[in-house]
Amino acid sequence: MATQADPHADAIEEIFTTVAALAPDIRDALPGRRVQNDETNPSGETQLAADAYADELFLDHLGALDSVVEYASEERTKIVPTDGEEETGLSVAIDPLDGSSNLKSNNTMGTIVAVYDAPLPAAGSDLVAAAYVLFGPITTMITADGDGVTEYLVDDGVREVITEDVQLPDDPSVYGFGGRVPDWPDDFTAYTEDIESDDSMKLRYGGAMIGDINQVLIYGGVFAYPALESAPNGKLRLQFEGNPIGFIIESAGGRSSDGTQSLLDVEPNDVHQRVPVYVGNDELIEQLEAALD
Ligand SMILES: O=P(O)(O)OC[C@H]1O[C@](O)(COP(=O)(O)O)[C@@H](O)[C@@H]1O
Ligand SMILES: [Mg+2]
Ligand SMILES: [Mg+2]
Repeated sequence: MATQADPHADAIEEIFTTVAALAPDIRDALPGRRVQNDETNPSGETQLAADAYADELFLDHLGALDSVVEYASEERTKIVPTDGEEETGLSVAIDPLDGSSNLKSNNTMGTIVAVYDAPLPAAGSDLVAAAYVLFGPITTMITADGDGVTEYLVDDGVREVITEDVQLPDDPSVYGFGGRVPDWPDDFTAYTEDIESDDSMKLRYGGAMIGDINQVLIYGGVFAYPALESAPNGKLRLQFEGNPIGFIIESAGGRSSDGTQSLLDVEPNDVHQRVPVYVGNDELIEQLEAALD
């Protein structure tokens, strides 16, 4: 992970500032873009006009930075080389709208950004920073730069610190598990029953990873989009979702796993590869890995 003396500190700051500055444009663009495009994305999912719009916007603005040499997005098949400084440039992988199926029902959505000091597809251990914007009742942004996790209010595209050094609370209280219950492997089902039988824990699942992750960060708990019987690698994508969320949760004192190892240790082989995602308080992920063993 990066440190405060990181040579990429200015570049990371520039990328975060650019992402925050675009948040009002994204929010303003949503009401008119709830319709489906005639396209599917590289993961085979229906694309909304809003997904394509946000992807173009991020490519235009992040791709124009000297600090960015590669741009990849969940919404485009190929990695785009950009005009940044070859020697020092970073690779950015974006989920332009996470949870975009929530747009129809007007529920939470977000944007996720992963900043790698390596060509894509890259390992989580190559991340120097990660962040997400949460389009909830208010717009907030969580950043991790290797020197801690910070929560910001995004007001008119400008970040204002809400909380520095965000840490998962020690007394977890929420859980959210994706995928259809009959599609869960038996060992994961057994784990969920243990969690459900703990009377300090309650179910909260919103269908946008970013919303579900944010409540784990604020309240403590566990989020999973598990390996499924029908999809052993689950649903979420390593470059755009698993790695940046693993980085943020680990930076906040929690733990991430693909079932056996940290998400940050998963070997990358394709920019759109999927990975089972389990993140949360240390002891809950330890319990999970023991259950899946
Ligand atoms: O509809 P499901 O199966 O609960 O899936 C929800 C999951 O899919 C996602 O929406 C996938 O992200 P995208 O919207 O970026 O494709 C996650 O945010 C969320 O955790
Ligand atoms: Mg997503
Ligand atoms: Mg998306």
